[in-house]
Amino acid sequence: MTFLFKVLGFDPKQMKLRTEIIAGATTFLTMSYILAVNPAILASTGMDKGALFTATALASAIATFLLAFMAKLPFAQAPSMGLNAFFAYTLCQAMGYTWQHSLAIMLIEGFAFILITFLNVREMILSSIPYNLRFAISAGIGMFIAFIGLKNAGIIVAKEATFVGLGAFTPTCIIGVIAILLSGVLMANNIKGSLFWSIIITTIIGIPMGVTKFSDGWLPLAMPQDISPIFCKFNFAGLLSLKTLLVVFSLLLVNIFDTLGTLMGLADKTGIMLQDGSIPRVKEAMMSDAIGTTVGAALGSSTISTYVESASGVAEGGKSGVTSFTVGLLFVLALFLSPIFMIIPSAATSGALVMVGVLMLDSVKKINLQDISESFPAFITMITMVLCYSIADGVCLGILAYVIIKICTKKWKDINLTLCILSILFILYFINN
Ligand SMILES: Nc1nc2[nH]cnc2c(=O)[nH]1
Repeated sequence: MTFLFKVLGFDPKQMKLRTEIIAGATTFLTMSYILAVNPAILASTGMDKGALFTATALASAIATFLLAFMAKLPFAQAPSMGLNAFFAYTLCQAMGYTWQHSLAIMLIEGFAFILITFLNVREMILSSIPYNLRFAISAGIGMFIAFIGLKNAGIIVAKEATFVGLGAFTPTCIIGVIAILLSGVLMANNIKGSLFWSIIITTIIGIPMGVTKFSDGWLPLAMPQDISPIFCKFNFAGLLSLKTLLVVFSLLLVNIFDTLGTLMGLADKTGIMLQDGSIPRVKEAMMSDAIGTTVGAALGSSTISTYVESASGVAEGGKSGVTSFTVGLLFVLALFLSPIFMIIPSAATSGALVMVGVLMLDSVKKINLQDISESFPAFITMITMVLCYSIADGVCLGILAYVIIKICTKKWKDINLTLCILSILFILYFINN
């Protein structure tokens, strides 16, 4: 056990191995949709879909192992859902880069992220984020992740007149509602592994309802698919331009603030955030994210992020690197058991995502709601994170609102130089995008 403590931070006096493994399995199940969704999105650029499945599983496994061993935190990593869409629809379709150019851009961004983390710029940013905004980020992430769950189940859908509204009562929606109620009831009864069981049970209920689908000749085992069509296929030709520099800057900003925001929210939920708001081994966590992005680009994947879905494993009691190691192992296993993971409908994971939202709302009570100059930027952080469908946008707009209201109320001692520099960068970022 001292070995497990040394390599993965597992302390048998405070943790249980079974709890850590169930937590890892829960996180994996809530984020396993990425194995199907990432190849589908990136394949629209002309990349090979089978190779993309292997790249997604391998990049997620390697990045999550890095996080387990380097940071010993119970969080998992995989290709960011925001940035894979940016890769396919903005870089390749709208801006005309080839996917080989885009992979080269991801690699450059990964190296820049490593350099920034190495130079401790990230620590400066982290310590400059005001206390109340940290809790707002945590609560905002909770609502954001619950929104993803409701959307995945088709319970909340796009509406022309009102943007969003209640969806139709389809079998997928029914599975989503069952998953949410089951997760809530099991958790309220303190059942261990409630989120994990809710995913398994609703996946089974989905079979007779036609929501859990099996392809013709379905077999539980499959050999990993060949990665060579996309492996190390970079093209750097013609990338030396202002346009590419702005793209790398935007990617870096989104990646840093997504990761910082996610780490803060998850650390608060895990109960490891220190009195002064700092997070143990955050540098190692950021570094594993940065190395993960670089390795991921070499494998043929878009930018890697620390996944907000890790909160579901934390809710199951995951506290150490054993949780993340389990997730990494399951991603390796997924290379061979892809048919099993592919049948879990995303509606079955919506219960876990909504319950994580419920748990993360706890942070709201730590926000100072009496002082408008504190509650206003906190509110902007939370609401924009959900409505922009982006953790990074929520963090950036929250900081901007904070700096503006503090300047306009002449509360000079509440702002610092880093916040002012960040605000100028955010304005440039929003203008550029
Ligand atoms: N933090 C975070 N979690 C995610 N889960 C799915 N996509 C993302 C992402 O882009 N960022």
